[in-house]
Amino acid sequence: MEGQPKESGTKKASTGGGPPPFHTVKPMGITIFNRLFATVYALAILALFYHHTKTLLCSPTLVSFSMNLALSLSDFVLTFMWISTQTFRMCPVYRKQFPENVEKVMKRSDFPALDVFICTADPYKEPPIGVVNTALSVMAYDYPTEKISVYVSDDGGSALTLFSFMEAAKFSTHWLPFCKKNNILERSPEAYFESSHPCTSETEKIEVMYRSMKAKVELALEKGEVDDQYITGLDQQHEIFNKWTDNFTRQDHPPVIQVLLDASKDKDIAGNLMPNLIYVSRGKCKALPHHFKAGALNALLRVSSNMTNAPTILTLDCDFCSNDPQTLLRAMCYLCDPAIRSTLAYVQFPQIYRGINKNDIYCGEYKRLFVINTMGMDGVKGPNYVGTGCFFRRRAFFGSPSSLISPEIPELSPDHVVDKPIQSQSVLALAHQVADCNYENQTDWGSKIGFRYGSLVEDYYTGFRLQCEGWKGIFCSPERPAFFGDVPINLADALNQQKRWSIGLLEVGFSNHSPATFGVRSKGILMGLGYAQLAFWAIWSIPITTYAFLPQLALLNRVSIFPKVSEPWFFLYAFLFLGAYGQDCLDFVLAGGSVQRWWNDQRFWHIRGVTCYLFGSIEFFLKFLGISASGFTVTSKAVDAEQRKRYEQGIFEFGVHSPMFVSLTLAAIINLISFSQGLVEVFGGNNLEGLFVQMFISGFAVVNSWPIYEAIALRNDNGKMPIKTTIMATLLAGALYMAASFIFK
Ligand SMILES: O=c1ccn([C@@H]2O[C@H](COP(=O)(O)OP(=O)(O)O[C@H]3O[C@H](CO)[C@@H](O)[C@H](O)[C@H]3O)[C@@H](O)[C@H]2O)c(=O)[nH]1
Ligand SMILES: [Mn+2]
Repeated sequence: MEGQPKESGTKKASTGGGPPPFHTVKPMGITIFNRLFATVYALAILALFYHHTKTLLCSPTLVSFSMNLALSLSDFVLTFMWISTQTFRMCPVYRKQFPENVEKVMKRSDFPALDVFICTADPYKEPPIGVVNTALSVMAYDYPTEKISVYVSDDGGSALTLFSFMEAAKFSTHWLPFCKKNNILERSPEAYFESSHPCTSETEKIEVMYRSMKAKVELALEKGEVDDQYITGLDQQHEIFNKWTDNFTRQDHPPVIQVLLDASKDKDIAGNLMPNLIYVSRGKCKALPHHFKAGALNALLRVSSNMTNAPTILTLDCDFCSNDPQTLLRAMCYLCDPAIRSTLAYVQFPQIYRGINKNDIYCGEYKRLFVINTMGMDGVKGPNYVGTGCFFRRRAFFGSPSSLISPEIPELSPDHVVDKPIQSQSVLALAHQVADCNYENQTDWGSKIGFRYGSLVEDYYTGFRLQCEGWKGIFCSPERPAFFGDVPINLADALNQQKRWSIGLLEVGFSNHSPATFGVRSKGILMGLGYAQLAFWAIWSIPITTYAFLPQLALLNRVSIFPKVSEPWFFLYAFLFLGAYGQDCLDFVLAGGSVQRWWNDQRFWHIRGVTCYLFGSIEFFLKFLGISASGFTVTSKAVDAEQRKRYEQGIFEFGVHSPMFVSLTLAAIINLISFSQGLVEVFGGNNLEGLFVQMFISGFAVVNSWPIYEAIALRNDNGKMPIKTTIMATLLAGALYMAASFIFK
């Protein structure tokens, strides 16, 4: 089944007459500098802790002891984060692929088949026309079409999504030949018609077709139901809608599986075979956990094993469209390389987003998470899996490279040979059985087989567990982005997304499979620490919150907590701060970012520290103690025009009250008051030498908080700070102020 070149794909570009290479890898030049700097910085940290210990032991009062303790604890967290960051800096690598060589070495008929999994969960938050675009963009890959099968998982259990895909199936018979004939690069119709394209009668015709399909889909969504009049053309498929009985709810319904295109017989208008397109809404029942996206992906793993069982799987979120038809061949550069194949679990492409504003105010680019860290891990033992844009070997979901774990029924095994048509009675019956809600009861799914359960970040956790079993990953970041996704363009959405991630990551951090213990044991210290940094991401909130309040409250009471400018220890602080900031900026710029974006990135890091990281940690502990439970709240991809406009102008969007905005505003107010009071005293002639560091920290925070002051006092639009939030934050600031003056007296 899996085609293999006889001999190919050396790691380095081959010299002389050997077969042409599939890929090359090269270390980044910055590595040496990184290692030297790490040595110097480590010595500075040691000195800092010597200083902390001394000050702690010499604290004259309980108050100063507690303060020094809080600062030491914060710096301890920062140190842990710094140490774990070294994983990403020790040996980052660049890779290059040569997809053209795959075609030279392998026959097209030997190319391995691909199953694509696209997840969607809510037709209103994730408009079906977007999901349709995602599917069309990969159905049109430059690859033998009949070898591609697209499975759409609908966790929203919505007839509207099914209807949209019925329409998409018809449209695709025109779209695929159009793309291939004209060699188009943007194979998501929406992106294509938005970009500049030639205006021939053919393009116009297909655009009209696309627009009318889109209109039909949007009309159905608006009405909230699928009009009978639209389905009449689809007689043989009409019946499926009868599954939506009165008892059918999103949380409780039988599985719905419908083959919309069949690669063995459906043809496009030019007479070529189409890919398979299969709609799957797995069964759900209220009494059993469904494990969110991981559960959906496992249902697709089973349904697809039995229907097509392709050796390669691509996972995609519903808002990630292909931007390059060569991507699949590019992934094959690794997946078909016999030299690395046996232990290669996945090839991860970066998450890159469309529509980020000029200076990226919400740090939606995630440069560190999706590019810098990933390139770093790639040089060690492979990047983490980020949930979308990732090509897997199916085999990786069934035990370690050396020992296959067989699933309960042979049809689900990665080595099962499919010999029946996908629409045959027995195949469909089994598909329904394995997609039902109680199928996983008492099985290894989610623990030893498939995507792993137990964390809201199933991607991170699954990739981590696979690597612990001995599998490797590869990071593939071509110049032309392979996929484009959507990013939250609203502050509350961005923070809620990260709060969910924080909770999910802590779930792994505090589990039996924590990267800090289990991870270090099975993957070595570097990989273990790299994963641990992500897992304990949320504890950034400890130093950030401490530094956002403690020095300021002390300043207000004229209590000095840092060394004076004239003391040598001052230079240590200055070095630690400038060194960390400077290197961070360098990493960012080397990864292709602008200084402006870096500035916003560091601002957003502070914002996260007092909002989503803080609230995420709190929610995690409540969940840990069994007091409350948090689920997977899907990020909305539907966009309000007015909000988009403000986003494009680079204006922060508050608008609705949220506890996270209260803590953020509280920090902004406290910093403004303490900084202003400090300034008044400086101008009044008081000597504040001992308070310089505190003045600097609050001044820095004030500069960073500018958009918040604007939102409180200077704006009039719907995105300004809600008055309720401002009042609550002001009251809390007053209370904090009084408490501090009481303590410091
Ligand atoms: O019960 C659920 C919830 C979500 N999803 C799908 O999961 C995907 C990601 O959801 P989204 O709301 O977009 O979350 P994000 O935080 O933006 O996603 C990031 O974080 C997730 C959790 O770590 C990863 O799964 C994603 O791949 C990654 O892009 C979407 O396609 C959803 O349709 C489901 O299928 N079922
Ligand atoms: Mn998303």
